[in-house]
Amino acid sequence: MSFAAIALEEKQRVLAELGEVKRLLSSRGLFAGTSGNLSIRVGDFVPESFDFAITASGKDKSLSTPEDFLFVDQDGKPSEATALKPSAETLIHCEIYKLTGCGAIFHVHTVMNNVISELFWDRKSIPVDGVELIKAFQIWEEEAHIEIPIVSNFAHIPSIVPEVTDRLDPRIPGIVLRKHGIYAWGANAFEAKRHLEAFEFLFEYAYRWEMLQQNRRS
Ligand SMILES: CSC[C@@H](O)[C@@H](O)C(=O)COP(=O)(O)O
Ligand SMILES: [Zn+2]
Repeated sequence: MSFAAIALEEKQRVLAELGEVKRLLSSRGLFAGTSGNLSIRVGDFVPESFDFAITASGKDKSLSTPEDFLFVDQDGKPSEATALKPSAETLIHCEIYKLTGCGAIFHVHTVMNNVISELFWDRKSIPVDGVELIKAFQIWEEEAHIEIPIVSNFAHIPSIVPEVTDRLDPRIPGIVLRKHGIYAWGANAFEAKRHLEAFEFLFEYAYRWEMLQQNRRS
C-alpha cells in the first residue's frame, strides 16, 4: 500500500497515539537529554513496503510541538516532503519492523538498562529466571527462563543493524544496546508499552538479584 493511499484519519490516529505515549513516558523522566525515540507503524505491513511515524531527531521530547513526528518508509526515508529529520536510529526501527512485523517500537535510555547491559556484556544477554512479569511477553511456562539479547553500540548506526538481525529472538520483544538503551516492541502501542515496562522491571530485578548473590559469595 502506498503512503498516499493510507487514509488521513489513520495517519492522524497514529500521530495522536504517538503524542500520548511520548507525553506519558516523558512524565516518567524517560527522555533524559533528548535521548529516546518512538515509532508506530501505519497502514498495511509488507516487509518490502511499509510506513511508520517516528520522532524527529534531537528534539526535546518533554515538549509537544507540531514538529515532533514525521512519516518514513521501510528504508527510513521520509514518506512525504518534510524539513524534519527522522531519528538518528531510524534504521534500527526499520530492521525491527522488517523482522517482526510489529506495530510499534519504543526506545529509551535508563540508568538501569545501561548498567545491566554492562554487567552481562560478556554473556551477551541478560538472564531472568522464573519472574512473574515474564508473562507480560506472553511466555506462560512455569519458572520460565529468558535471555534478553544485548548487542554492540556502534556510533555508526548502520553497523548495529546486522547484529540486531542476528540476535533478535522472536520470543523476546526487546533488544538492549550496550550502555545505550532498550528497544521494545509490540503488535501495537499498548503492547510495546507493556513490554517496555516489563523489561525495565526485570532489569532491576536481575541487577538486584545479581548483587545479592555477589554479596553472599563475598
Ligand atoms: C542525545 S543522546 C541520545 C542519542 O544519541 C540517541 O541514542 C537517541 O536515543 C536519540 O536520538 P534521536 O536522533 O533524537 O532519535
Ligand atoms: Zn538511543
